[in-house]
Amino acid sequence: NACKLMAKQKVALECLSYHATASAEDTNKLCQEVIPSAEIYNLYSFQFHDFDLSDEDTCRATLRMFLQCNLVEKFHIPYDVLCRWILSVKKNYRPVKYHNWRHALNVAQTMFAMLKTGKMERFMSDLEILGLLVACLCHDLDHRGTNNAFQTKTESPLAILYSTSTMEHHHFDQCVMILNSESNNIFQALSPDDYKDVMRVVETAILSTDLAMYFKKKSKFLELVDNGEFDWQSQEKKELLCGMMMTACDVSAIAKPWEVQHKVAKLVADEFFDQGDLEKLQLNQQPIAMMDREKKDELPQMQVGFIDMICLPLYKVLSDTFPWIQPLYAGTMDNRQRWQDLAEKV
Ligand SMILES: CCCOc1ccc(S(=O)(=O)N2CCN(C)CC2)cc1-c1nc(CC)cc(=O)[nH]1
Ligand SMILES: [Zn+2]
Repeated sequence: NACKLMAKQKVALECLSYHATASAEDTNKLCQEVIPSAEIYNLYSFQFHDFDLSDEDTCRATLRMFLQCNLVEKFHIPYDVLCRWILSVKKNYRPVKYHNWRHALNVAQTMFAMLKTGKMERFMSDLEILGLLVACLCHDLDHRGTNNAFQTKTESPLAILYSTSTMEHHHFDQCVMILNSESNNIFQALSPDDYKDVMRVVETAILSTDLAMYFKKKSKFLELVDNGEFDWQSQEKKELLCGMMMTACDVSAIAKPWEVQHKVAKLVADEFFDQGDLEKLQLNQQPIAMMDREKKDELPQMQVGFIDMICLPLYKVLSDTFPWIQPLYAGTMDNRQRWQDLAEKV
């Protein structure tokens, strides 16, 4: 309707007014650089963190993941287009405290480690691997540091455009915008059928990162596992598995070594508290405990709840079927104990 059209134009104008894609000089610079090995960047490890990486390193590490999966050869991706696309994706993340480019890189690296070290690539086609890596890198594009509830409450243009999974629809929109930008289409050499299929993988994967959808997905997945389902080749089952893998990657900071988890949790909390401040000031509303900095003492207990309600069940059901991703379950259990100890201290 007219309202949606206006909202769409408003969102589009916002992005047009600011050059959304990479510059020629940044692209040429990245194109010329030597790309260190996956081992140098520790990309095969479930303990990876980005704290010591410069922004240039993050782009090289991303290139390395595509090269390790032979995606450039398999899908005839022009190398300069891949460099430009990576830089454009990075440029379209805002400098918010948690949902920024570094988070996207970490999510993509966990997917890479699940596929390689976790040996899940054997259940995936090359097209699905390409789609999953692209989805991870794009899954939070243009995040404003506020959640879906906030879009609805403030009647933001995004909430007018998408009434459900508001931010996730916007993230996918941004992914399409970048692919449709001049010389940024890494899928340009794909056949029309492959193009349709990979875009379907990317869209389903990005939309599945809405945690509100997770509970529905999990019960369906449990049903399949309980029926000893192992041929993940049917379209519906494959989409379900990809969705579970996306959530597993999205929350994987919970499974990292304690120093990493503790640091990242502070970034998550700071972003939540900023939203809580906005709700108090802009909406004159009392934020939920998770976003209320006056209740920061409850944070350890909330993390235990997050682990018990979302993370452990997810990593348990995945590692029951795919045993090589068990380190994600073990890492989460270790951090549960750490958060529990802090919760008892307060
Ligand atoms: C660290 C600051 C507190 O962080 C949390 C507090 C509560 C819960 S919750 O599971 O109870 N739940 C989730 C669903 N919401 C709708 C209601 C609240 C989750 C987190 C949390 N989320 C993420 C993902 C962004 C990462 C992370 O480390 N912790
Ligand atoms: Zn995310």
